[in-house]
Amino acid sequence: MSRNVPDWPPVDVEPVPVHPKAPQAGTKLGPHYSECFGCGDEVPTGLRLQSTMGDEHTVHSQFTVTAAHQGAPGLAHGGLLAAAFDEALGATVGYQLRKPAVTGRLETDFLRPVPVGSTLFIVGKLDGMAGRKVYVSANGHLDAEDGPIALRARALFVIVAVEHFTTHGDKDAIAKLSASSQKRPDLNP
Ligand SMILES: CCCCC/C=C\C/C=C\C/C=C\C/C=C\CCCC(=O)SCCNC(=O)CCNC(=O)[C@H](O)C(C)(C)COP(=O)(O)OP(=O)(O)OC[C@H]1O[C@@H](n2cnc3c(N)ncnc32)[C@H](O)[C@@H]1OP(=O)(O)O
Repeated sequence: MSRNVPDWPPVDVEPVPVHPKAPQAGTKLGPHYSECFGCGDEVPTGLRLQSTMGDEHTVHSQFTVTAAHQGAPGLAHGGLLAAAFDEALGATVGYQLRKPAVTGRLETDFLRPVPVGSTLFIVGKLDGMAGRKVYVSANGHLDAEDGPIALRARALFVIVAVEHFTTHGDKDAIAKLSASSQKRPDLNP
C-alpha cells in the first residue's frame, strides 16, 4: 500500500543559520531542564532521551522504551513515541539556533511497532526557516543507527520571546532553570 507523504517543507524556506556557538559535532547534550518529561533526569518515568550533536544540521537522540511507556502489552504507546520525537526535534532546533522555540505542529508516521526494551535511534535534521517558522524532520531507527525506520516525523517550531515562558509558565521553575543553565554554556544564548 502506498503512503502519500506531503511536500516538505510545505513553504519556501531559507537555510537555517546555525548559531556560531552551537555545540560541536560529537558533543553530548545533557537535559535542557531536569524536570522535562522528554530528557530530564529527575523524572522517574520520563523518556530520558539522550542527544548528541551530529554533522550537517543534525542531532542524534536515543530513547529506550520501558514498561512505563506501554500502550498495548509489550509495545510502546504511540503518543509517547510522538513525545520522544517532539523532544528530539526540539533539541535539533534549540541547540543549533540557540533561540527559544515551541512546537506549533507535529506529524508522525508510525511504520513499525516498537517493543518494550528496544531503543530508537532518532536523527533530527533542520530543513529550513521562513521568518519565525523552523521546519525540522526526523527518522527513528529501531535498535541500531542503521536499523529499520520505525517512525518518521516532521514538525514546525515557532521561535518565541522568553516572555512566552515567563507569561504562561511556572516562574519559580523558570528561575531554577535559569540558575542551572548559567553553568551550561550550551544553554546560554
Ligand atoms: C533564553 C535563551 C534560550 C536559548 C535556548 C538555547 C538552547 C535551548 C536548548 C535546547 C532545547 C532543547 C530541547 C527542547 C525540548 C523539547 C521540545 C518540546 C517543545 C514543546 O513541547 S513546546 C510545548 C508545545 N507547544 C506549545 O505549547 C505551543 C503553543 N502554541 C503557541 O504558543 C502559539 O500558537 C505559537 C507560539 C506556536 C504561535 O503563536 P504566535 O502568536 O507567536 O504566532 P502566530 O500564530 O502568528 O504563528 C506564527 C507563524 O506560524 C504559523 N503557525 C503557527 N502554528 C501553526 C500550525 N499549527 N500549523 C501551521 N502553521 C502554524 C502561523 O500561521 C504563522 O505563520 P505566518 O508568519 O506565515 O503567518
